[in-house]
Amino acid sequence: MSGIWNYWALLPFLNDLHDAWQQVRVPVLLSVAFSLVLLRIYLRAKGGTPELKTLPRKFADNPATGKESLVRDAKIKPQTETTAEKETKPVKSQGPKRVKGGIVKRRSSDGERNDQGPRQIQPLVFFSSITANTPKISHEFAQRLHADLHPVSSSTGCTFLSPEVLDLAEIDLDDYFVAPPKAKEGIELLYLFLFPSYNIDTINDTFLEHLKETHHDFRIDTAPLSSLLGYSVFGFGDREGWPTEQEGFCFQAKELDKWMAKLTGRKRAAPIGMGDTKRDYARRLAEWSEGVVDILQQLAKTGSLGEGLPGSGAPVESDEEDIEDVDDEDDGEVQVDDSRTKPQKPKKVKNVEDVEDLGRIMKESRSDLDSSANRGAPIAVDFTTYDKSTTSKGRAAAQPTIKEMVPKNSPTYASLTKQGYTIVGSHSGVKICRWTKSALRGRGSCYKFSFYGIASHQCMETTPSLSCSNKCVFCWRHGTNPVGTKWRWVVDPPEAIFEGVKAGHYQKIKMLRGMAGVRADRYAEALRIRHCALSLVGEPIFYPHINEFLAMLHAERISSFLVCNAQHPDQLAALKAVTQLYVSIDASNRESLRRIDRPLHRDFWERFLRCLDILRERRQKQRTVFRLTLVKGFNVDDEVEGYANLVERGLPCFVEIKGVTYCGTATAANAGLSMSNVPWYWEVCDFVKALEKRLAEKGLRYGIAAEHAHSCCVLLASERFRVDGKWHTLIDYKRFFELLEERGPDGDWRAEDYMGPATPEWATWGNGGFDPRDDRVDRKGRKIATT
Ligand SMILES: Cc1cc2nc3c(=O)[nH]c(=O)nc-3n(C[C@H](O)[C@H](O)[C@H](O)COP(=O)(O)O)c2cc1C
Ligand code: SF4
Repeated sequence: MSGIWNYWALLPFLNDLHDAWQQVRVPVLLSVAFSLVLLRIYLRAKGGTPELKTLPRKFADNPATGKESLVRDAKIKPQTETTAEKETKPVKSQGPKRVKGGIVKRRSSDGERNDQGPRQIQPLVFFSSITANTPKISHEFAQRLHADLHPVSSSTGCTFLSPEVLDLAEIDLDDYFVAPPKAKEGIELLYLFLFPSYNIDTINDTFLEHLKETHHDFRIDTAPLSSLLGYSVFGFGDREGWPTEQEGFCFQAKELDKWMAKLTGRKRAAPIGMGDTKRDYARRLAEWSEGVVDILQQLAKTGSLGEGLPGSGAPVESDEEDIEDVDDEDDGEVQVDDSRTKPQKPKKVKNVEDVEDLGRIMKESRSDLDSSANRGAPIAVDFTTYDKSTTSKGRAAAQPTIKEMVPKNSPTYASLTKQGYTIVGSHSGVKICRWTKSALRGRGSCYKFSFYGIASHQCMETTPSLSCSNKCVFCWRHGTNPVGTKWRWVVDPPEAIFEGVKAGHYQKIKMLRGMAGVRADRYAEALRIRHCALSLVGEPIFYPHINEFLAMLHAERISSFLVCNAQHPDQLAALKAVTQLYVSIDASNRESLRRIDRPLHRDFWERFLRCLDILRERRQKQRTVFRLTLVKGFNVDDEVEGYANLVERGLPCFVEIKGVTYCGTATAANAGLSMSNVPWYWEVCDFVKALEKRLAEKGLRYGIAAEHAHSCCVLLASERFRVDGKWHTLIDYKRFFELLEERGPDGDWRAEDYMGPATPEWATWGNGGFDPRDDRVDRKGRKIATT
């Protein structure tokens, strides 16, 4: 009862309160709302967005292995983690398809890094294995590599992270071979592979198939790994079971190298290395590793793989995978099919005119020739005496009139550099010959390897005089070189030429490092020039300081093969000792020589014969060679007798007989030369047999010693180089240098004193002459039989 009373007592008060609230509620509610808005604005401005939730774990465990991915320790992670990154990762089986042709535009690893902090490089060493040799080798290799890179780090300021060793059987291939794993900020990746071959089904097949599929998957860029710094492969094999590459030695390493070239946009950092696990793998691996360290040093300094390789910015990148440049033909080499019984037509070469047009060309050029014959020989200016004004003393007096032979701004300079020559100074040149490239790739060396033991990949082809005094119809310099009968240009010092040609040669060799198929061992050897062929273009003995130049070669134990065109007897007589001295014999009689060499000298035939006499005098001390270049329709038919007479006169130690190379230029065509002038190999052989017979009839003791069918070349040798029934055409280079060092450059010794061991069986007459260590390929790089 008292409760009810209390309520009735409070009622008037509550009514008043309610009335009061009704009167003020609108302004009160408005001001509270306004205050809350102000408070919110204040908090936003001060504190930012509060943390809402924790991020998920960044690195997933490797689903393939159940183990935590190794890449976590490598400070890198697969490129599939964040949403943004997911968008860039190619999806293999679902989702919208992305088609993007061509090679991915190169990223920072091509030398232009976005962040300019110190460079950090992470080598990743991938291996596969079934019988457990390779894991151990890989770990040891990684340790050694790390140690070898230490000095590079100190000298370049670049950090090399400890090489990570990864088993291809344990990683998720998608993490590394669809796109490179995303490295931590600033870390760049280099892939190295230690890869055995197996002719049974292994992880290798899965892996290679994966690479192939990635390359062919149209949703993925054709070069999805191009953001890597580069890659290189070392293969393990067993020569006992798989003696040659043709029979399967290291075949999977070669395949891997090929696919990685495609996937990285040809970023082959170092040539492929190959080792026999039972024999030489340690040495081969060390060579390859040296090459890798070398390139890492280059990468550390510049971020690029070097000249000629992708990303270098060099105008010519040497990564054409299988294309042989026909214009590279040098030295009169010719590539024709060597089947003696069933000759096939030589392949048409680049630049050659249409076959239908050859008749016209022949006709036109013949009439050209006839009219030039009517006009007589080119006017002779002077003979081979050097112009006194070209010596440094004379130069000072006659400074204004002396010109450079090949000035930088001349069309000749442009044309020669376009053809691949490096012009050194103002009158010298160096060029990598196609046999050097071929030997680097294990595809055979030039005939000089078969006959004389010249390793083509260690041979520099150069000339200190781009000028000469002939205009031979088969010259492959495309009519661009300067000609003259006397030296009338600035003379560069021999030291500068010597250093310049070596630098030019090495630079070009280095540019070939990334070329498909280059072998690490051959590449390492090529970085030491051992031979010099002074036979490029022009006339080397035209250069006034040729003897000083030769002395420089010999001081570095570089052998010298000097080819002269038999037009400068005075210079030939003054020439000091060379390892092998050649005279080009382009014809057997005056008229034929005029037609084919188109000499500038009016007394060219007399000069020619005097040169043969000089060679005859030299033959006891030095190895002398006649080089015959057979041009069908010009200097072959009915000329055996004439050549036999010339051999009788000069009595050379050797006679090289080879078919002409058709360079397919307008110059050649204008001179009346076409494919029909290139003799078949069997025609060359027939000629050689006829010449041998004729020499025997004359009582001259020569025999067919060796052949190199691959370049259409056969060697006749004097019996002086036959010992106990075996030909000894090889050269003992070491002995040559010893003799030179003991007795001086006037050469008081006999040619036999530096005769080498017996000519290898495979090079002797009847055996083809192709180096059995190498694979013979056609112009497209396809293997062909060597028999
Ligand atoms: C089953 C089998 C197949 C092989 N097939 C080849 C082959 O085709 N070509 C080759 O050069 N080496 C071949 N080899 C040699 C291996 O590549 C070589 O011994 C290598 O070092 C093995 O490495 P691993 O011990 O890490 O497996 C083969 C070896 C084995 C066991
Ligand atoms: S001698 Fe030397 S430069 Fe000449 S073709 Fe042979 S390898 Fe090439």
